[in-house]
Amino acid sequence: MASQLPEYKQKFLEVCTAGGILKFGNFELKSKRISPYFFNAGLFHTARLAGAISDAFAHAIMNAQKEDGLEFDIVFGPAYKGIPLASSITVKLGEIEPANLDTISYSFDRKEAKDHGEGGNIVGASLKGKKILIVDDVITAGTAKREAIEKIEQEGGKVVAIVVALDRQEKLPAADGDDSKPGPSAAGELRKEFGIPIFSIITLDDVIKGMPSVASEEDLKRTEEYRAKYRAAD
Ligand SMILES: O=P(O)(O)OC[C@H]1O[C@H](OP(=O)(O)OP(=O)(O)O)[C@H](O)[C@@H]1O
Ligand SMILES: O=C(O)c1cc(=O)[nH]c(=O)[nH]1
Repeated sequence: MASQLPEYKQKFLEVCTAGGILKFGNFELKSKRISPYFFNAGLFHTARLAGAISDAFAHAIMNAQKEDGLEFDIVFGPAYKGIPLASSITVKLGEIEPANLDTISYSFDRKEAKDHGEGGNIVGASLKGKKILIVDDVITAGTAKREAIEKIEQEGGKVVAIVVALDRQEKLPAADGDDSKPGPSAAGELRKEFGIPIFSIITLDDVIKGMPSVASEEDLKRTEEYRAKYRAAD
């Protein structure tokens, strides 16, 4: 069946499934939801895959510069999976567009502050007074992104946008635990609260559109059921 996705998204999906990065089964998420699919960015570790993901991010970022006027000084990757992303994306941006982008820097946090040597919990460029672009693998409930924004603001940086590989488009977990009611997405709430855009290479809708050529009918059905249960209203 011909894919309903633009070619670059279909290619990205194929790279992710072939590399075992996008998997189907039963996975517990940070939010405790049990998901029939999982995106493990830790598996982008070969030269070829690391090159493919940093290239996809770099193009999404340059697109946001052209179409949405995105401007930033530092690419920030939250620990842990954001760290190799931030460094490889920074290198890739400098290679693709040296005239504009070889002066940008990267930076990342430690999950626990270091109490000797240089100390602190930020590694890489100083965030003070800088425009920060957060890059990360996935957005689900936005918890990790909120923690990153808080750390960056404490260091005097200003977050201007977030780019993720996959937006799972899920509604936020309900405060009363009743997930049957409609609810807003993590990305939508971060946009509203912090006034920043959230860009993604692919979304859950894209995954489902591309699944017929990369997954079984049973996995597609379970993923559609998960979307029907948890998809955000916005
Ligand atoms: O809460 P959200 O912002 O929606 O994102 C879900 C995040 O949870 C995971 O990171 P985790 O904190 O488990 O750390 P890791 O990068 O060390 O795997 C995952 O890598 C996403 O970044
Ligand atoms: O929400 C999460 O915890 C999560 C989802 C996903 O697809 N991949 C991941 O690394 N974490």
